[in-house]
Amino acid sequence: MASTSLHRVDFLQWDEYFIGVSILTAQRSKDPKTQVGCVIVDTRYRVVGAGYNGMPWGCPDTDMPWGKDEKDPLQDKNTFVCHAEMNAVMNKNCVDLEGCRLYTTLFPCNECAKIVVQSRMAEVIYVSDRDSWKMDASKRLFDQVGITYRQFIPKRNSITIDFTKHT
Ligand SMILES: Nc1ccn([C@H]2C[C@H](O)[C@@H](COP(=O)(O)O)O2)c(=O)n1
Repeated sequence: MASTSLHRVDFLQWDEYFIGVSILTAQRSKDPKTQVGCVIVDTRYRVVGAGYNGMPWGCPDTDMPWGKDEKDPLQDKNTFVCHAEMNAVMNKNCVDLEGCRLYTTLFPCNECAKIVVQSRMAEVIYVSDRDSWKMDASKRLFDQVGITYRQFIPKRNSITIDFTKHT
């Protein structure tokens, strides 16, 4: 028998939605080169944390270095910047993150992987996997504790956010 249901069929799937929120969150970053966004989602599909890469609280973006400097760590952004994943964990609005999924635009580095492991999250879903040795270290940690990870494969190229049109 044919269905009489008239619901929309092109609604966002959960992965599209949470990766979409991660990409939107990345747009808050002041990093001129790489903007990373991350959301943490519990087993009931509730967002329990979100973050993007940025300087620590209270450190004015205008005073901090945003480039890299191999010779002078005090002029290198990586000495200071907080990664999106760390910020998402620090911003959590629940007691613990056990069993949660972490959605991120960039695969977690080894330092963030430690935080994911210690938080007892269950899965990592990522868009890009750029930084190879750090990724290998992260995968080693995830494999050892059974945290699964998979790349988000988009089924559509874009989602439009139009501030001028909404009903
Ligand atoms: N998983 C990651 C990896 C990197 N980040 C941040 C750290 C920096 O702000 C930026 C990477 O800069 P680049 O090496 O491309 O100049 O992304 C992060 O938040 N999460």
